[in-house]
Amino acid sequence: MQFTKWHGQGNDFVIVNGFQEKIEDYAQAAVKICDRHFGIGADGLVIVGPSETADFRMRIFNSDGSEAEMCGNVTRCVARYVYKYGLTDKTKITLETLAGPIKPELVFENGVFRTVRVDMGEPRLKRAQIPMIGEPDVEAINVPLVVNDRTYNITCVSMGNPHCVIFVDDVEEIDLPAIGPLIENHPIFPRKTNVEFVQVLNDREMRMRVWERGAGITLACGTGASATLVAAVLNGKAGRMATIHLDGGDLVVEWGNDNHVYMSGPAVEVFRGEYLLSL
Ligand SMILES: N[C@@H](CCC[C@H](N)C(=O)O)C(=O)O
Repeated sequence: MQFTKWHGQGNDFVIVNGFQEKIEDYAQAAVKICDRHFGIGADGLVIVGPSETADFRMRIFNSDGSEAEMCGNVTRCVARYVYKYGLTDKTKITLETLAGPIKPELVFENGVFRTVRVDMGEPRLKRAQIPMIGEPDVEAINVPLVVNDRTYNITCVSMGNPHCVIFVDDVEEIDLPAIGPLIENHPIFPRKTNVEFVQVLNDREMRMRVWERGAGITLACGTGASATLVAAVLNGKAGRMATIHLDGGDLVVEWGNDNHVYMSGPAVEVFRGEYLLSL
């Protein structure tokens, strides 16, 4: 199977051309391919294929084999991938995802690629949309969640996939490998959740660390950064545009007056190769 390896601020993916390659069981393939010792190594497997409603259909499988509705960093990488490999000549495309249509745009300056700006769509705030147990039409903004006798004030946002954002004074002090999976798998989240711990530096800058559903700690998360900005605005902690500092680098997020979230950042190809599917 031919593949290319990409990352967005260190959140890394194996991208496969679904027009050409046939994989029988995506979930099983994701677990094997993403393994950092026995596979290629990645946070996720991405299949780019035909769509009846958009330019391409994008499917994302986490390293544990679960399928995610959306992924911000993948969206940027796929926009560059389809352009670079001649699958389209459009610099602005629509991608069909389980979270609905997502629109990334390649931004050039004097003919040189600069960044990818993604229209991430509208944030979803109601508990039924996250999804989260409780009153379906009620939002979860700064509400208490008890985990192991400790109370965390959480704000939940869906960017097509679920996020639980927790503002703390010092994000580096958080024992993410210990607390991340407990919140990810908390019974209040029937489809589990991604978990972001966030320290507000000023009204235009935040430091975020993420525990991803189905992947554990990753160096960056585009939907997580988007959810973080929305949560910060809802809690009166930041303006509608901010730079989010992640372990792997920065992403810039804006919550527009049209209620859409716009996320910008790099997309980098690392290598291409051939994977022996039968292994
Ligand atoms: N890293 C991604 C999100 C990937 C999916 C996530 N683990 C989930 O299961 O929802 C991003 O950049 O958004």
